[in-house]
Amino acid sequence: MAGIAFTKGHGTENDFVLIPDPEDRLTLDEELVRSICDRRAGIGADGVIRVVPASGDAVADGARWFMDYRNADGSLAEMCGNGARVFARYLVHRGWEAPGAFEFGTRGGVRSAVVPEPGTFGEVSIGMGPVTLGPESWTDLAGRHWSGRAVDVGNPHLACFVDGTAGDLGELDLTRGPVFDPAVFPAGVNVEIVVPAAAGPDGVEGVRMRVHERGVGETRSCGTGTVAVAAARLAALGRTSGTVDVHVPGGQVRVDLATGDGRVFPESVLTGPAVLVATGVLQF
Ligand SMILES: N[C@@H](CCC[C@H](N)C(=O)O)C(=O)O
Repeated sequence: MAGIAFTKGHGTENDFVLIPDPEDRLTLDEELVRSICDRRAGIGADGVIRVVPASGDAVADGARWFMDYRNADGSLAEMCGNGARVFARYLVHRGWEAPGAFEFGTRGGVRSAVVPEPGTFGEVSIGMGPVTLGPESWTDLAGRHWSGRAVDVGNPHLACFVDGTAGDLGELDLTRGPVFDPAVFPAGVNVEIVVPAAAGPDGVEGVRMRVHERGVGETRSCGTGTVAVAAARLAALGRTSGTVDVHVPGGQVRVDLATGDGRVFPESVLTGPAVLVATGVLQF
């Protein structure tokens, strides 16, 4: 395949190669995705997002575009929160959506975006849909055994809270993937290790996390992971709604969770930066 236009972007340093495909002509196989994401022999990214017109039920639900997201290893995922912000920013940058609020399709269902005017550096918000807390579970990661809470944000997460400092978190070796309970996570899992962080000047709850992503490895941020961690944190505090600032190695995002029943938060909003870095042409 030759001459495929792309844009590189990131959200809190979780980085993506966006491939516009407005006529829905391209087939992205696993090998091509892996080649694109290769940090030495390719462009380098945590994932690839094909930008393609929405179809079927998503159109009926108001979506004009579909986020065809793939992990760096070529696997499909239901949802990508940081990717969604970058995708939404890109649609406005191209003039394919007007600034403001719009809907778009994902494998996890239709999601909403609010994007500022092009050329501004304001943050992007994504309506991330419902968040459902699951059972307690465990993982073996970085040479330790961790307990955590399963959380479904459209994709699967295990949020593991520990007493520790940013320094303790920084010392973990996340180069190897987690061992986990396949009965709880039959399709694999994204694992977050979380420590407390100081509340912000506005009094908002803070946490700090690192993540090992399914299909990628350690990344500098995971948007769905930040939503999972915020939901698990509020639930552990006995709260049924609230706002959490989540610090990740690549920056900071804010998560707002609407009032639920203690197990399901019916709606969540992820707000953070979304940056378009470069455009070019793939020569694979
Ligand atoms: N980085 C993403 C999550 C991407 C998908 C994940 N690796 C999975 O397989 O579920 C995010 O920002 O949410």
